[in-house]
Amino acid sequence: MSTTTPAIHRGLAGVVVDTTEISTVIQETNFLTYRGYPVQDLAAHRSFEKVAYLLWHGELPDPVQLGEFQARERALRPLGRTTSELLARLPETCHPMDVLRTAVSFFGAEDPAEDDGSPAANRAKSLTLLAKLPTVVAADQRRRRGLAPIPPDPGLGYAENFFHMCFGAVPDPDVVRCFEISLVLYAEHSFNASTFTARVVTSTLSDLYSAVTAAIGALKGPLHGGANEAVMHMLEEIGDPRRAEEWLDRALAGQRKIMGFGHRVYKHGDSRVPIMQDALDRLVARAADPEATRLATLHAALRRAVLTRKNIHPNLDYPAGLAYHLMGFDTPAFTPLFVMSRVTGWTAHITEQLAHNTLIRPLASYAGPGQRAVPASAG
Ligand SMILES: CC(=O)SCCNC(=O)CCNC(=O)[C@H](O)C(C)(C)COP(=O)(O)OP(=O)(O)OC[C@H]1O[C@@H](n2cnc3c(N)ncnc32)[C@H](O)[C@@H]1OP(=O)(O)O
Ligand SMILES: O=C([O-])CC(=O)C(=O)O
Repeated sequence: MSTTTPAIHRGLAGVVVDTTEISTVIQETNFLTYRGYPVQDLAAHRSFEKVAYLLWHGELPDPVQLGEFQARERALRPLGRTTSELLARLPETCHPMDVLRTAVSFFGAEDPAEDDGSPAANRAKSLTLLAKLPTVVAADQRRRRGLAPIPPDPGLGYAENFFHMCFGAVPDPDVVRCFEISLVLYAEHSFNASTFTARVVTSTLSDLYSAVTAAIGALKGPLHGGANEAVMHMLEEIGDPRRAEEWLDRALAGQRKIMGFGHRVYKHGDSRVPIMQDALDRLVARAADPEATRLATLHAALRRAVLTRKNIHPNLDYPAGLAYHLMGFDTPAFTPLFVMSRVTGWTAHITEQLAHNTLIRPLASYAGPGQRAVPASAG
């Protein structure tokens, strides 16, 4: 037996496990780039559909490529009868992330394609998920409100169509733009926990639907994507902006994690927060009502207090959570909105993993009892 103790990297913190060409955080400048382009510029000047194309193909689409991409995405939006029936049978008490996870698993079971798992075949599946997931999320949100689903409108862009399916109306372009910015910012973030989950599943040569189903499970947790929902619950719990500091002191004394704050990679602030915070500020100004102002004041008070007390900065989920509330989405649907966007990054990574595959299988340092004899017993 070896006497040297191996270095343990709990949570794989700081461990570089592979290369990627999809995105990176440039620590020195605090820039996040997708295929080399700063996400701030993409969010300001490009649609979510163009960013999805970029993540999958490595380059932004020209007008012809974009036209073809949009036509295919729009045609794939409707759900089949069997999917709708299955989703209608799920308990209304189950979390919307469970609905989404079940839907993706079912798409996999329904897909007859005995294909070769080639990049082209996987890209077709990825586009199917991109197109159909919003239809699932919108129908589920309406079901919980006791409302019938609204079919997708192929005449509308991705973000507008989603509002149409949720609310039967498209809000003014400023609101649609803020939503689109959140989708661009959420689309990709290198080897985060859910993307790494998708890569682990893919590394066994399992299929794309299995990898995405597992990634949804990983994203659901409140230390990852589930935090955008948890932010809203936390703001509701605090209630009054004047209580923010006192609430924080009690929460920290109780060893609670403050949702929407902190990050494994960013220690001096999430590169995506300024642009999402700006979008949130515009939503608050546009709403111009006392409730939006109260929430924005509380949001800012807690951000200041966490920075002062703990020197911890907000992550993207902090402004995105409140922004989604002000857009009219139900709180449990916030993490599914993240899925609608991140499915682009997950599937780009699945393709990349398959292109240079090696089974992901780390080691553990055993800390249990030494070898011993099984006791003789009657059982
Ligand atoms: C899109 C996304 O998925 S972004 C992440 C969303 N998740 C959240 O917002 C949940 C709240 N945040 C957290 O739990 C953490 O910051 C994580 C999980 C995101 C990152 O965790 P790690 O990289 O493991 O950092 P770690 O938990 O070790 O934090 C370092 C220190 O800061 C503290 N800390 C970090 N984040 C928080 C927080 N949100 N609230 C209170 N303390 C925090 C830790 O308690 C720890 O303190 P200690 O050294 O005194 O023990
Ligand atoms: O990178 C991470 O660990 C979490 C995150 O911000 C993301 O997935 O967008």
